[in-house]
Amino acid sequence: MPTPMQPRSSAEASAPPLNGTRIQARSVSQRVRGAGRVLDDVSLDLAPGRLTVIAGSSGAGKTVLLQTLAGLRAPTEGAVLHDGAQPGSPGPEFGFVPQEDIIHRELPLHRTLVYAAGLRMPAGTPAEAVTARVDRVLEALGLSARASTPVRALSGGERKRACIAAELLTRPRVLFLDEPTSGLDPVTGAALLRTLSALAEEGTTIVLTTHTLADLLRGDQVVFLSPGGEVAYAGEPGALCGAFGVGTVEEVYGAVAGGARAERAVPAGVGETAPPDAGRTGAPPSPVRPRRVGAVRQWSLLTRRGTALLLHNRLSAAVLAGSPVMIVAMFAVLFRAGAFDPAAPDPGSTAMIMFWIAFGAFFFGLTYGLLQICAELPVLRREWLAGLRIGPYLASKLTTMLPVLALADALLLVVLRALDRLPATGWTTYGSLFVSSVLASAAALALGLLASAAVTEPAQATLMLPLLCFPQVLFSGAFVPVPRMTGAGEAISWAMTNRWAFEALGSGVGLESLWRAGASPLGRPLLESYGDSFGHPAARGWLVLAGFAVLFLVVTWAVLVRKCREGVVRSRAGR
Ligand SMILES: Nc1ncnc2c1ncn2[C@@H]1O[C@H](COP(=O)(O)OP(=O)(O)OP(=O)(O)O)[C@@H](O)[C@H]1O
Repeated sequence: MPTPMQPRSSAEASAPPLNGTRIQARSVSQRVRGAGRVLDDVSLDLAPGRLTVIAGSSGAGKTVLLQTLAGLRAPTEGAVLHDGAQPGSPGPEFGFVPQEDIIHRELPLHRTLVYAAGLRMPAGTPAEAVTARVDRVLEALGLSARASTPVRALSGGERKRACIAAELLTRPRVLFLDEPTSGLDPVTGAALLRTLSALAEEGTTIVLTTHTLADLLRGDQVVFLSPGGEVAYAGEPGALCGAFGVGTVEEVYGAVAGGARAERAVPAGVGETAPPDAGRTGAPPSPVRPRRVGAVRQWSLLTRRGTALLLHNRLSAAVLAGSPVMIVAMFAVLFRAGAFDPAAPDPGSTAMIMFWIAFGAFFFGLTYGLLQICAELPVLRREWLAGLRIGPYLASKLTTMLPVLALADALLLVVLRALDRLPATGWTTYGSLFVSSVLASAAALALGLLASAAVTEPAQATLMLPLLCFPQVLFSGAFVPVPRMTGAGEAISWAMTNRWAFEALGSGVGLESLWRAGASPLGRPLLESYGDSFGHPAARGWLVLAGFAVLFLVVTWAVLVRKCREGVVRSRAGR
């Protein structure tokens, strides 16, 4: 049984040493919109295989510096170099742990990491090698005993280590961590720092930010930022207090806030004068990059993971299964039987039944889509950096959700037919109603995904629900027929998927002929009111609904690509 967070992992000790990445910042300044100059002329040279701690008061620019050093934020002035070159797109040799969790919470830890490994490890890695790697990383981080625990049941410190574990799956040459010890008790925080030191000893270059005083003395080097984003100190931890003529680290914060700057201490690995081959091994990185996982494999892996997450997440499983059952039950008690009977039809009810089927299909799709992306954006951003593509990601959402939506739509039609709320017609009619419902759900699912991608947190997604539903009811053409709307209202109705679903359903069930030829005197006046709403083939509505679905998905794709590109920069809540 391994000791939790043992200082040096025996599992890694047998592996060949890593060539850690050398990181240099040359006169880097960083301006941020709304905050002005955040970093001011920062020059650093972080040697490979060292643990660097970035400290400074709140708002001093630690996170911005971390992101800039990681190559995730281009400097406004100056340059950042990784092994002497501009940082390229992050690959498996790069690790970044932001403040948020970058793994899902629903599944057991081991399974979560196997999925994470599937996306990060080179294409073609055998399943046994993936499992062995996950086992090794869990052991190295003292998490073996928690392998079968759901991530949500881990303690804060364990979850932080689990996020780090996801980053270690590929044996990165450089690992950046944003406040890894925040929220941890002193003992757990110290143990985490020991684990990171051990990783640095094995060759990985590690850079982290912290607010924990004790962390400043536990790395190989400290970079202390002044409130204006200048380097107030860069050097050995042991010389930090002496450089400011104070006795404690706490007093260093006070001295720097008062404008003190230390004479730059330049130990091995920090400072512009460090030799280019400083570090444990000094060998340049291999130019051969491992083959990344292809789009089809990403899609299949994400679909399997998405399905597993849905089944394990009690809230989403309840929404998925519960909302169709509840809505079907409400429809069943709302409408009277026999509204479609040609001998004694009830035209008003037939229109309402079609509208509520359209709205039910819309509502299922929208609610399924709304919580899909916003709740996992930090995970998506991190996996995007590791090579995940947005196309397969969205395709996996459709593959997971559409069959469930089709089932819910079929349930609605079957129950309404069984209770005589729909006409006793043949397969052609029901085929048409089913296609209209599924396309209405698909378009709504795509709209839900778009809203979920656009918001910054799940609470906002919940607020979007009424905002998105209301116009779909008002401008559907069911309560105020399209010919009776104002010009502006009619223009808005064109953009409502519910209008096209309502019209396609009405056309598919033959409302026009029922109203014209049926025995009810109310049929013809209603027909006049609704004009040619149901006079077009259902296929016209299907085309429009499919077009909306594609349009919403393309916009969702664009929003996600933009968010992922800027994502690390804005990853903290509210930014
Ligand atoms: N995306 C952003 N938009 C606007 N301002 C930003 C953004 N990112 C950073 N800033 C601003 O840049 C400054 C430095 O931010 P940064 O997050 O790097 O500080 P920090 O030292 O990490 O702070 P803390 O210790 O409180 O996390 C702050 O004033 C912050 O408000």
